[in-house]
Order: sequence, then structure tokens, then C-alpha cells
Amino acid sequence: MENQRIGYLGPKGTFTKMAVDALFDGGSFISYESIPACLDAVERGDIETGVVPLENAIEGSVHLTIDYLVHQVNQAIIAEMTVPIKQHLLVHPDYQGERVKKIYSHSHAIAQCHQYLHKHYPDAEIEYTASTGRAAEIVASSGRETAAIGNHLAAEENGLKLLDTNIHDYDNNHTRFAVVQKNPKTLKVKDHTVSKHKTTVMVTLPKDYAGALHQVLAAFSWRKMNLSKIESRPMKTGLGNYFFLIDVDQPYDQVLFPGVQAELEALGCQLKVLGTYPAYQIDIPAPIQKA
Ligand SMILES: O=C(O)C(=O)C[C@]1(C(=O)O)C=C[C@@H](O)C=C1
Repeated sequence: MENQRIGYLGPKGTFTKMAVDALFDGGSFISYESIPACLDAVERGDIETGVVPLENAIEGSVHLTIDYLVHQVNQAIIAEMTVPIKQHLLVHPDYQGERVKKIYSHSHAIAQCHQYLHKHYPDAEIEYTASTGRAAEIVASSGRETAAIGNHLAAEENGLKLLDTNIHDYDNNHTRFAVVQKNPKTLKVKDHTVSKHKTTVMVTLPKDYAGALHQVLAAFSWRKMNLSKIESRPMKTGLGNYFFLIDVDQPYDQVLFPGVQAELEALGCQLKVLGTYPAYQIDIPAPIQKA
């Protein structure tokens, strides 16, 4: 197999990079500063594979990823991985107990630590960054009164100290990452447990009428197809227009899915398969203690 080129939401020390390191068995890893930049690179063919965050257990979906996959690019989800997320408070190596005035991080990381921030740093200014890795970079090159929320890899990569550890508000914190490709090819991955095989479909309804969603769900339900997620997002064509993203807990097949599609099309709905893929469950051990 040729060398696999994998792009990810960087820079160094992001959770996405941790997930990439844990899943892939070799390859060239290319960092992108934002989710759109990574997906654009896949679309242009600069890289075959992109890895972007999809959903967090505390904060929910990463809408930027979902919307970009649906509206801006034409790519398939070819794998998914779920990894544990442990958020820490990272400070400059010269930090000596100063009052932290400004805290940087990705909006999802900030949201995972809302209660902690409210309790311990109610007066600190919050600044959102494109990733937790970027927040750590900023703190490394700024003063001792700043902090970043991020992981232990970001601390190591940027030479930061851990002021506090495990600051996320709820214990069972996990994020799902999507592995996407434009022209699906086989991936070289480490030996991980595949927890299940899933298929993600996007369904659009013709217009708002009574029972429309019920009829859509019925097409899956009477075929005994288990759904693990359903989410509505705006079509971006006007208030009240939505599409539904549905995760079905089984691989695509030539009987049930075409059956659902035909049934939905008869109702005036459209169904597009966004991917059928293995879902990996990956455990990343947290190596460090509070400094
Ligand atoms: O900023 C990072 O480190 C990311 O990989 C992004 C991201 C996200 O978008 O949810 C990934 C995992 C965590 O939930 C926080 C941030």
C-alpha cells in the first residue's frame, strides 16, 4: 500500500492529533489550522484522508464539521473513532502563581469546563481559538497571566506546566472523530476494537407537514434498523428548513437501505448516504499528574 497522507485539525497537541496517533499505523501526518482547511485539502486531493472532530459527549455535535461535510464538500465518512477527553489547565513554564486573567481554548473545550471556569476563574477573559493546540501555542508565547485548556500532549509539545488537571465538568467525557475521504480507499490502522459498524444518512423533507418525521423514522423502525443518533440542522435556505442526520447502527446493505430510500422518496424526501464505516473505540492512557 502506498504511503497514506492523513490531514488533521492541528497544530501539534490537539485532541484530533492524539486520536490520529492512536488510530493510524504509519503514514504522513499533515496539520491544518482549522476544520474547513483540513476538509478543503481532502477535496482538492492534496491528501487522501482527513480527520476532524464530530461530536463530544458533553457539548454535543461539532456543527462546523457537520455543516462543512453536508454543504461544502463531497466526501464520505469511512471510519469513526471515539477517544476519552481529559481537559487540563495549562500555563506558561515561568508561571509563579500569578492571577490568570485570560484563558484560551477551542469553544468545545471551554464548554466542557464551564462550571469549573465559573467557579475558579469567574473574572478571566475567555478567548476562543481554532483548536486547543493553538491555545497552548498562544500561551507558550505570551505572558504568565494566561492559560490554555487542552490535553497533556499540548502541554508537552509547547513546554507548558499543568496548573490543574481533569477540569472537565463531567467524568464520562469522550469525543467522536470522523475519518473522511473523497475516493474511499483502505486505511492502515492499528489493531483496535471495532465497537460497531454504522451508516450515516442525511434526509431532507419536502416541506413541513404533519407527521413527516414520524414517517421517516417509521421507514427504519419497521425494518428493525436501530438508530443511534438523529439530529436536525438548518438547510441554510431559510428559517424552518432542516435536514436530518441519522446514524444507523448497521453497515449499508443492498436490501434494507435501498428499501428505506425508495420508501422515503415516495414520500417526497431525499436520502443521501454520507458513509458506512467501522466505529473504533480507543483508549488513550493519561500519563501525567498535576504539577
Ligand atoms: O481542539 C482540539 O484539540 C480538537 O481536536 C477539537 C475538539 C472539538 O472540536 O471537540 C476535539 C476534542 C475536544 O472535544 C475539544 C476540541
